[in-house]
Amino acid sequence: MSEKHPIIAITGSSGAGTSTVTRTFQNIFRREGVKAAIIEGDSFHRYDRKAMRERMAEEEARGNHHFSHFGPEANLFEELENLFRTYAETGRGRCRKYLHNEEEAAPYGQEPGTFTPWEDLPEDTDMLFYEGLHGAVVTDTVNVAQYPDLLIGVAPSINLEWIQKLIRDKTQRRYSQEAVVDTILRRMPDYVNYICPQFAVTHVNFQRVPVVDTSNPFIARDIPTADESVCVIRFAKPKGIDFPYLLSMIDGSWMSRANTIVVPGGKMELAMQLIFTPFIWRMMERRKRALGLA
Ligand SMILES: Nc1ncnc2c1ncn2[C@@H]1O[C@H](COP(=O)(O)OP(=O)(O)OP(=O)(O)O)[C@@H](O)[C@H]1O
Ligand SMILES: O=C(CO)[C@H](O)[C@H](O)COP(=O)(O)O
Repeated sequence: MSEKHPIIAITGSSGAGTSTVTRTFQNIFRREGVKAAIIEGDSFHRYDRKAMRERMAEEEARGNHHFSHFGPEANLFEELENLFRTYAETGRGRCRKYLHNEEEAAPYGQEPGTFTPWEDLPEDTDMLFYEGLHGAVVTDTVNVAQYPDLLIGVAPSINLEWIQKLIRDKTQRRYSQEAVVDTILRRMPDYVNYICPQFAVTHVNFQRVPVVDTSNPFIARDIPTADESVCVIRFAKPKGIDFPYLLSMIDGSWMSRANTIVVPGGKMELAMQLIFTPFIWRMMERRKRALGLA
């Protein structure tokens, strides 16, 4: 937590929609004149694609079929924790990018599946914005979750998440159906142990739920549309959340629990804007006061 150098973290599994949510935040930042350093969780993978395949093969040979990008061995959790701590204290830090495909790699003249060099974050940013797999991870040795001032979980119901991952990985990352299914299976123990627990320490969770049959996600040809889903939004601490305002502004929304509002799928982005814009105003006001600028 830092008044001078706040951190927002969006955490969710692969294919959950964290990059999509980031675009909503970029719109809020642009509109509110906030300069955010945006970082991607995949930058904190420990291995590039080639090295990861080698490590997986070594582990397979030892009988471990579950060495995965979701777990601590394949990621730099200490470095991520260190970035959050350093940014909270100084507003500085270092980051890099993981280049998933030709399109992402081309501007850097690098191969897909490689990292760009570590670089300093831009100077004079108002906040750090993380999107990725491990923004709220806590292990025996690392506590990333202690630093973000706002921690948001993106956790669609699992069938929907798998449909999104399958379709995205096949169309944009050129993986085969079998390769994606294999990845989902390999990651399952780390999913349970390192991804799911994060949603118990986030401040707000967004869970999109399809209202069409997704019982076999492995044969779905399309991602359920906005009209074919609802979004369950749950606040860990509902004190201070103006639910009557949200209910009046979001057509078709309702409360399903005292801390939970449900909105039509197509209203998820509007809900995020209505909920998070005031958070960002408050963060900016606190930052200005702490820096003696207000
Ligand atoms: N609210 C939504 N409605 C419809 N489709 C969505 C929604 N959110 C995400 N998707 C789709 O799901 C797929 C995965 O989304 P996205 O790339 O944002 O996931 P991610 O969590 O960033 O994944 P990764 O961490 O693996 O990069 C994309 O094809 C995206 O268009
Ligand atoms: O989406 C992911 C994690 O969020 C990817 O699976 C991960 O970044 C590894 O990518 P690749 O298998 O393409 O090297």
